[in-house]
Amino acid sequence: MAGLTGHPVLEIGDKFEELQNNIINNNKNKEVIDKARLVVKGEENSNNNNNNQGGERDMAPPTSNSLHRSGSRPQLDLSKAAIQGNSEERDPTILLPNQSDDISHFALDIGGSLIKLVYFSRHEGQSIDDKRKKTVKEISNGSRRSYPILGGRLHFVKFETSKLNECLDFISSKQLHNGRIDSHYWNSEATNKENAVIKATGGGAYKFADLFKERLGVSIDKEDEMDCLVAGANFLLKAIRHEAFTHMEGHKEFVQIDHNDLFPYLLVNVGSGVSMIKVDGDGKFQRVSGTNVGGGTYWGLGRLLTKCNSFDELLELSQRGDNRTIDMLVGDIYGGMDYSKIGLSASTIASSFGKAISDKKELEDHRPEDISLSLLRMISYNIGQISYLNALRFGLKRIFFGGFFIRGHAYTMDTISFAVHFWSQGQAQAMFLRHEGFLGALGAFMSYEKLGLDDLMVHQLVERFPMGAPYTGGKIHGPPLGNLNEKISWMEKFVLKGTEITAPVPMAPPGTTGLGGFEVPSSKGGTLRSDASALNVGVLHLVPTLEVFPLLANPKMYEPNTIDLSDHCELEYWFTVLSEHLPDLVDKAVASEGGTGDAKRRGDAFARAFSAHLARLMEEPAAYGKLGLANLLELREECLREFQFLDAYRSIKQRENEVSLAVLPDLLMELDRMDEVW
Ligand SMILES: CC(C)(COP(=O)(O)O)[C@@H](O)C(=O)NCCC(=O)O
Repeated sequence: MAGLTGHPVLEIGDKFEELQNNIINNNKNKEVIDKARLVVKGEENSNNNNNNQGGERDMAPPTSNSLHRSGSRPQLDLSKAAIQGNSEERDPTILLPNQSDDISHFALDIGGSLIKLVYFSRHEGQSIDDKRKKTVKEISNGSRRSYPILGGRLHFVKFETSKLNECLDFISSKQLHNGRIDSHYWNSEATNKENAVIKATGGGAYKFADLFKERLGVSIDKEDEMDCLVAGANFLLKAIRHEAFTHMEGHKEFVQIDHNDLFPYLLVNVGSGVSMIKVDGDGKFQRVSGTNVGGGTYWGLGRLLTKCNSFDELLELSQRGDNRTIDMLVGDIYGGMDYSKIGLSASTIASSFGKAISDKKELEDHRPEDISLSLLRMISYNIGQISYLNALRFGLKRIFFGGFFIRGHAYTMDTISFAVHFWSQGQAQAMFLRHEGFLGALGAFMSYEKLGLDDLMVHQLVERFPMGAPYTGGKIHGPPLGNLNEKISWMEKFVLKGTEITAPVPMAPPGTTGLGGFEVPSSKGGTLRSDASALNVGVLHLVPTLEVFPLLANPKMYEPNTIDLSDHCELEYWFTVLSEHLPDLVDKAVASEGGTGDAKRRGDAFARAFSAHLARLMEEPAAYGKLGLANLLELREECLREFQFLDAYRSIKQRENEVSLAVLPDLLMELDRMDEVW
């Protein structure tokens, strides 16, 4: 690794340096960086990137194909549709006569290592003939039609591709494949299930199409992977409040993106391999680069070198690693000294794994922890560096990193951020996405066309963390938890595990050494839990009936949380208040349900679930996104609802109503006796 000012250790084409120098020199006095963005020095206008147009044309690889997508898909005509069904999860098919407005139930991104699944469930009790909010969309023949937006929930689940059967079981147990929208079905008015079509992207959409047909009786409508990644990223960045964040030296900061100033940006999706996509608008993008050194490399090479069985096990090992035992540092080469002339400190890694060549040690003599950390660092750093060079190459302002390699893992994000920061001399910043792994699946989901999701306002999408999150995330296998008793017994198991999960991960002492970086994972927050396959994403609730308060000056930037719990004192105070109040709340909730044995059991389960969430948030306040007091109270409500306490204060309200009604006649008489005063 080398400083920007010196001679890069990596042989990067002169064109890059030349281009960089040109940009820097030509724009010396122009605006440099805004905290919320990655700004390549000298760029002046986010929407109009004319400065570098020439560079872009000159340097675009000949194989790059620029893809423009809008309105080219077949539109569904659902005017005579008659989907049938009545209950949410079990029989999700919906009757929508004369409307072209239903929403698909699920979509998949079947990657080289992981399958990502996004599925939709309607809000309970929502009538199909609700007067729902509508969105007007232009369709391919130029005419416009309106599509109501349904209220419901978007869930996120992942599986290992090698365990595809678990995914098929999950789909089957939730009957997701029976709630599909199927263009062929609508257009031909065919009614048999054989024609069911589901949207999927990623290589597995091709590879496993026959298996889906065989096991679930559905055909796969294949969506282009890059199309989907971009559609998913654009949707998240526009519709989800606090989706993007920066992560530097363990510090996570949410970034509010201005929708009018989103494009262009570089999207880096780190899956098994890495794709780098320059995004210019909705459906307007170009895959400008990629690297074959990605998540699959870490997992594959790591497995061979450490005998770890899973990606998460490997990541967890890295938490206890020390890469200095295996990486060759500048100090190892320069007798403990810095090479300050070119800006390299003694602790900078000169060559990843380089020490292994000179040591007499065999593989078994190295600690798997150290190997894992060195590998993680090498790959993350490399991705950060190549990404920055591509941002520079196209004069892009922002780099968003997605893909399941990142997994909300603090050290991975810190390393990528460090590389971007280091090579850009602080002029550029990496940003991460909370739904990092689901970009492709979300894009495939949205390709059902008429969802209108991309038109949703931030206020209409609310992320909630019921008892399962973050613990259930990727772990809901087998049949869904059907009844409450199952939920509670599962909860008991989860709490046992949860205690372990929320315990702080032992850390090596911090070791930031300046240029060249930190030697051991020193990042706090977002550190790996022992069950790392759990996701940090909740369920997205679509609430299309919400209206924005008309007097708000800037609804998109409005922050309803007045108490920000990123302030540590506030956080401690409110956690204490809520924890101490918990037994009392449980008593009231149980009393509201008649104080039965069943209610007591549910009350205990609720208390355990909510305490586990509190412990998790205490450990990592930003685990579920930006945390304000309103979010915390909503989380508590959601937990109560999860255990079927619809109103914890019902008994108090009832008692107070009764008391009020008892004194009402006297009060009315007293009022009648009063002299009228004019
Ligand atoms: C081929 C892929 C798009 C597949 O996506 P994935 O399943 O890895 O998410 C990706 O692995 C990739 O971009 N690989 C890098 C190839 C290269 O540009 O060198």
